[in-house]
Amino acid sequence: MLGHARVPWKLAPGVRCSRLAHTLRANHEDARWPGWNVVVGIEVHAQIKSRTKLFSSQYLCTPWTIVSTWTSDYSLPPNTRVSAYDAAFPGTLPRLNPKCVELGVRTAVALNAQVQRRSAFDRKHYFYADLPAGYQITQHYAPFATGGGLKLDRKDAFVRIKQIQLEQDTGKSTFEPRQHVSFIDLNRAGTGLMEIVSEPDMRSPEEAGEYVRALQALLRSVGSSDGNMEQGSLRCDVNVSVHRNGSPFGTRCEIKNLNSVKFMMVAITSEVRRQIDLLESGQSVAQETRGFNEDRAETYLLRSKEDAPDYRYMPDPNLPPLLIDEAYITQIRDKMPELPDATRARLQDIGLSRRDTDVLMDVDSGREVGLDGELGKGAVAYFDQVAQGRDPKVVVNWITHELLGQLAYRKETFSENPISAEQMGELIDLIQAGKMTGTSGKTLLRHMLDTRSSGEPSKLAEQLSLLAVREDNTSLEKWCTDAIAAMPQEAEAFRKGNMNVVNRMVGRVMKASRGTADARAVRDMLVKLLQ
Ligand SMILES: Nc1ncnc2c1ncn2[C@@H]1O[C@H](COP(=O)(O)OP(=O)(O)OP(=O)(O)O)[C@@H](O)[C@H]1O
Ligand SMILES: [Mg+2]
Ligand SMILES: [Mg+2]
Repeated sequence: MLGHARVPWKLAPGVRCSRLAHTLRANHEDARWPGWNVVVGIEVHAQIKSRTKLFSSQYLCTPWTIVSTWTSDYSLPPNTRVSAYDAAFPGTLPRLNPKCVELGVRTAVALNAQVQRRSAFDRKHYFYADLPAGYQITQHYAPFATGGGLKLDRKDAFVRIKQIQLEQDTGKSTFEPRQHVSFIDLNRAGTGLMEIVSEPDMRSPEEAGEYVRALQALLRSVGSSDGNMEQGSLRCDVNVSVHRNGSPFGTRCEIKNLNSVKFMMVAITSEVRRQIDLLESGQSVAQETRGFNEDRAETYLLRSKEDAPDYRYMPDPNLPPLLIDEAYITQIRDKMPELPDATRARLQDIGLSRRDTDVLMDVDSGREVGLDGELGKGAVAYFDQVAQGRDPKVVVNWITHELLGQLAYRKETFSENPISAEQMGELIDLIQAGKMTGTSGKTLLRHMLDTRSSGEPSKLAEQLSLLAVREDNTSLEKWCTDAIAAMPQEAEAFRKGNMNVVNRMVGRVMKASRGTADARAVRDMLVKLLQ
């Protein structure tokens, strides 16, 4: 017994808070399961994007530990980022990395959570080869932040946050069935994690998906985590229960190890059906921890509540309490970047459509977060820069339709975009001023993407003969004369008073000019020649 009796027990999960949520948003009828309500609560583990790990930052004493204090990238060779502390060498001691605390506080402030003046670290014991110390340091009893929440924009719901705690990540073990051996990689061991625990406030697989996406966008916007599920920097444990209309919440099952938002939603759907089938056939749902089989799209039993390990939580004797003062929180609050909600409101205020806002923000949320929470420039910052002194709707059109369209066609991401905001702005100006047609603008854009040229768009347009051909220009007159000669029937119809045929002739001239001719100038010239 390691200090079990002295530490306070948590509230039974879901008792007080879930009732509240239940009265607030009762009876969410869903055509997929009439008469039933679904309740979801999510524990998100987000890797903190700090240069160094949570507690191993000071071990610079022996040659092989100098590099090993750095946080590992998922792509590095195994066991190349391991300090003596991460490998639990006897005599090593933890020292809290202040950067991890800063990024944690940034996240808490962004979620409107209350940062606790005093929090503490506990040991959670279990025995597994990828956990060399035999325990993980976490904040089980006194998390550093509680409360707060996240608005789901597209689902019109609010998900409350129960608590946010700092903890260590574990190493990774992989089993090699042919050789019958397990490989241990300690690169990830000791990396800082934030566990963000939601209240059971989601009512469908879609709301759960929306919550994780909104959280990813928020983490990236404050620079605290990559939030990448596929690469494992964001992992979700999803708690699911079902109950009949008007009844209290059902027993939850927790599904572990989901590695994409899509699979998470499939896992919830299949778990809901499993629980409803059990209840409808007169059986009951047992509290279990379950896994998810992607190929079969079903959850399976990992362990029942009776088999739940006894973690023998105890306060970590090597770490003092974490004290965070008000001035520190204020300092972080003052330096907060714009959060997704505020960005969305601002973009819509300047007249962007909901769709364009979504496109910009979806691309933006995929931005890379630099080490130690440095913020990369995303699609919104690019838009802001190009839109300086220009019509925002015209600018967003060029960015979302033409630029992003071309990048997608080339299978490139926004971070690979070679066109600077200045270039994009000048290109738009050329078109707006009538110096280049829209068609030529698109050609120029493609050319710039092909050649990755850093030249000025006006110069490039001139070199490529893409500047608009207007009146008094001999080639314009020649194209028009040619078109009239090639389309005698239309010319005749025009002379008989059918003005509409001229559009067809304009089309022909535009084609002949490869889009460089100015459509209005062509029309005027045709009319002049035909009369
Ligand atoms: N009836 C319920 N249905 C669905 N989800 C629930 C229900 N009751 C609680 N939850 C959710 O289950 C999660 C419980 O997470 P928490 O970290 O508090 O405890 P735990 O899962 O018991 O512990 P551990 O961190 O060891 O997994 C929360 O996200 C909460 O919202
Ligand atoms: Mg938990
Ligand atoms: Mg859990």
